[in-house]
Amino acid sequence: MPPLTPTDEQQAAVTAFTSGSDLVLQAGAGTGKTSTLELVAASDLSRRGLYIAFNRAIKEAAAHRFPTRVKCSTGHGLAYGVVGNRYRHRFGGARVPAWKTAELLGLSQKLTVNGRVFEHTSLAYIAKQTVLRFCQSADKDLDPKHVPLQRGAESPDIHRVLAATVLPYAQRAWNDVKDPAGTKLKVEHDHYLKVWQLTDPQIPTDYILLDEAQDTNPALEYVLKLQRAHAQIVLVGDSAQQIYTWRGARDIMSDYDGTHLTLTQSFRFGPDLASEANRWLPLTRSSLRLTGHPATPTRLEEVKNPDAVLCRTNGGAMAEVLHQMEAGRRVAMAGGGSALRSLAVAAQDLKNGRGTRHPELYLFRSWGEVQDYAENDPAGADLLPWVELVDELGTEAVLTAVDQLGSEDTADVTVSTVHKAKGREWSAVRIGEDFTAPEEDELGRPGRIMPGEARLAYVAITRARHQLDIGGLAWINEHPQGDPAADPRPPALPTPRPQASAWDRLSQP
Ligand SMILES: Nc1ncnc2c1ncn2[C@@H]1O[C@H](COP(=O)(O)OP(=O)(O)OP(=O)(O)O)[C@@H](O)[C@H]1O
Repeated sequence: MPPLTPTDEQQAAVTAFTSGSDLVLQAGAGTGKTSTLELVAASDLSRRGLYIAFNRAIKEAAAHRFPTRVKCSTGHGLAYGVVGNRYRHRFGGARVPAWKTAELLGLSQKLTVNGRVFEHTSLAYIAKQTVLRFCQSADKDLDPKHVPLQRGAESPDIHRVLAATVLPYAQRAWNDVKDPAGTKLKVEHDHYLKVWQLTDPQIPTDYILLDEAQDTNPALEYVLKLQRAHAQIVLVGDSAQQIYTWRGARDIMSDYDGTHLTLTQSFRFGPDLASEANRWLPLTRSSLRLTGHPATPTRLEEVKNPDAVLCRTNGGAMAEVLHQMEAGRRVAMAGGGSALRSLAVAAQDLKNGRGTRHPELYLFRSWGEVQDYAENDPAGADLLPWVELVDELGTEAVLTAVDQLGSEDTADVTVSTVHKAKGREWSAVRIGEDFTAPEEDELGRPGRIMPGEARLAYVAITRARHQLDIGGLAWINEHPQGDPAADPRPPALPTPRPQASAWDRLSQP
């Protein structure tokens, strides 16, 4: 391929890099982020570079594009090379059932607080989750704040007792997994990343290009900051695409001390879609505005046969799968359907009065309790599409549909949650019906659009190249914030959501 002629913005990034200052590059959707980093790296082949990718697939694709002077890795890959390989024999293997983990940690009693019953197996699961949250943080020691809130037990009184009970077992679990000679638990990638971070590592490189810096794990952020003393840092990402706060990720771009530049010329889509994206960008609190590419006109219109339908929640995605199957289309689900299958089985067990061990639903004794939680508790609102679907169609229909899902290569349409669609693009996209408008306020006025929801909407609509059907987001046309100049009200307080819930984890790529 002939070399690209850099845009003025791309050239400005190269110039800032060669000046030696740390650089923060806000790259809007489709603006040729990797091409720009290639230009940056090619501008000085005398120095050793390190590109840190968000996941392995991106790392592998990047390795073919960067000059050989640039090493490509994920954060976990860096940690693996230094300390992770000592734990090689402790990865994989058979799944350890919850009762076994409880036994290994010495947990034999259940905990009852204000009528909520935590079986010893659930406490073991929470202890393991606590260790993971600690590993993702920059903290040196385990602390009650690492104990995740549990669905149905969000009240501070319950949580305080739960955290005090779980913490000693979490400490025991951490002592085991950080020891290469430990014998109790399986070691996961975040465990050795933490072990590495706690050694205050020095990375031998002249500069670091950190990708997707708007969603950086605080443990990696800590390591990155240590390198500032000897390496030039380039942060690349898009603050408006930060969608992993629930997992503890941080946008480290906005307040980073360096030269701040933007890439605003999108090569993915045309001016009409850029205008639609620019309606959402202020709602994400980003000052970036996109310019569409005239050579790729994108039509905003009804799309009967989209290549992808992007949904807000797993429940909404499942409803869309059923809808597409009814229309006779072969359907794939990004990431597969196993998460939905286990939720459907859990719903079935609750309906049949058997209780469930599902990490999201184990505290509920009946399906009625789940319905009540989804309808009446703000923390449970994201479960509502799922609950309504199960009530309308029954779990059998859901399980049958999951069994009929095919692979993306052969399907007519891919259904995806927005989290799994991150970084991807399709020719024709429709937005799922579960991107509902915010609830009206106490005076009956349309509710405020929270920045986190606006970021999800922005990520979803900017996946399209040629056609976009805004479907479930059409309410923005009537909403006062759809026209930012006409909305004088101050921001509302965010609705509380459980931290890092397993439900959200089901949505990750
Ligand atoms: N200066 C340019 N002129 C013409 N096309 C460009 C230019 N820069 C990038 N592109 C094109 O834009 C497209 C996307 O670029 P690239 O692969 O670098 O993006 P990316 O890293 O996948 O991320 P994103 O598209 O989200 O920014 C590619 O087809 C690339 O050739």
